[in-house]
Amino acid sequence: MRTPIVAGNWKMNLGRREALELGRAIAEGAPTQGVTAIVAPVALHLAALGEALASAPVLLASQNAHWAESGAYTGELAGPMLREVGVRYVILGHSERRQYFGESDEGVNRKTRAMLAQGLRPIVCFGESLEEREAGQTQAKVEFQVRAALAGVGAEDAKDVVLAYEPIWAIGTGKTASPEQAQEVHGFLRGVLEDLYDRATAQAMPILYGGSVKPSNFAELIGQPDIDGGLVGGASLKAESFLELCRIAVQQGPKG
Ligand SMILES: O=C(CO)COP(=O)(O)O
Repeated sequence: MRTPIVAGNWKMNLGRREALELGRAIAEGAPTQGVTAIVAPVALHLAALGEALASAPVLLASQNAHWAESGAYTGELAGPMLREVGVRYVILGHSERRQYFGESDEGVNRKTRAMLAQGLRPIVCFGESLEEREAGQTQAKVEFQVRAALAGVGAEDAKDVVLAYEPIWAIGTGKTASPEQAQEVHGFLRGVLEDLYDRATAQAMPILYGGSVKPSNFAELIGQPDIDGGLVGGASLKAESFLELCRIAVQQGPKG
């Protein structure tokens, strides 16, 4: 069974006080079952949020991590350090990191394997650009990225991986993929996962949609058979809209 997931990617937003206020408001209002609610603040606030959310039904994600457990990597953060402050998930390969920080498919794969080995659950992001969509290359692009990210990951570990389809043209633009467009990609990917592993593994792996998700379009998106939740930017920065997304996810119920 795939429990719905609502993951808020706060990106490089919110000062310490704002981040704690938002975290506390979400902790108070989050449903206690039927959804996995996750928030990903900037790294600087992870420890404080880890304490604030310690007994709340809200899990903590980092927006990135290095693959090594420690070492001479100036400016980076290691999985064991993240775990220590309560982090459970790590977002990897977000298109903003691929675009602005040179994150490669090879690097995403290395980090995916490292996080799994270190007891953290990767949220692996991928998606096509507008040019790729218009050239009919959407499926080829996402299949390539997903296979690259999961290279060397066995079926047992794969069940701990969360995939997040984020069409680049839909991120922060207000342009959401239609539920049909998103389902087409998610359904296709479920087939890729079945080919890569087996039916039970493919059915166990959550595939989130991201890109201008908000309360007004989420019910239709998560109503699709292979859309298991949302990776949400802008609409996750207000407690009210994030909690509304959580309630919509609970109403939808588990799948698979
Ligand atoms: O990039 C995203 C989440 O990781 C999506 O951002 P928006 O929800 O702001 O479009």
